[in-house]
Amino acid sequence: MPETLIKICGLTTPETVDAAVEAGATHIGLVHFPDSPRHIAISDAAKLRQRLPRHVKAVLLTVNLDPKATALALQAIEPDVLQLHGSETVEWLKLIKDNSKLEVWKAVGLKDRGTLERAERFKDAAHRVIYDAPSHASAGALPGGNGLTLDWRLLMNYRHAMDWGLAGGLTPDNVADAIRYTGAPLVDASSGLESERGVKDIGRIKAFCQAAREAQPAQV
Ligand SMILES: O=C(O)c1ccccc1N[C@@H]1O[C@H](COP(=O)(O)O)[C@@H](O)[C@H]1O
Repeated sequence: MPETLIKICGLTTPETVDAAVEAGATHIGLVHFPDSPRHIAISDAAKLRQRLPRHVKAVLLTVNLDPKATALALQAIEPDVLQLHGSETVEWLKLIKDNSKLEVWKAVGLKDRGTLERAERFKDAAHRVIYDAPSHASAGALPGGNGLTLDWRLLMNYRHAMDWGLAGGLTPDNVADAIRYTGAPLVDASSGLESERGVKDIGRIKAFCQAAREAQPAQV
């Protein structure tokens, strides 16, 4: 059974990046989206990215960022992965995938079985789909990072057409159950690892990584 991949997202300080690396995260997420409390400027993201050892991948997360700004951010930060968390089209993703060495991930708000099946349209345009909770108006304007869980039952025993990961309201307390129920090959957490909105808690980062590493998917 391959090890569960662990992405810790929304990091903004050297201390939390180092803590995530030490705790065993396989991916570090940098959010470049001005509306987010976890937004990081390109130059700061580039500095954090340089702290990572080769075995830990940098994920740049953007939301409907225009092509020119995307190109500038990619050039400065040189991430391994670009996670698109807005309403980016299949065509746009395919263009990026076919013209770069980046891994391209597409976040999809998972409401029901229909959204799960429709996510397959990204099969040739993205390397991985990240299932997140659908964003609600009551959760604020953010398309992600709201700490909302999705209905894990949708993913139980589903035959995925492409690589995938699970996001949405994951915490040190629920990540083992999330892996057990869904068999997620990658778990992605942000707000559940904070002491206050936008401020990561090193203790919670460590506890999350440990719980994810020790979790076993249920045998089906
Ligand atoms: O973290 C943010 O602020 C954010 C903003 C805009 C889009 C996505 C964002 N975060 C990503 O959303 C999911 C779920 O996050 P959470 O664990 O429920 O807080 C995850 O991929 C975050 O990286």
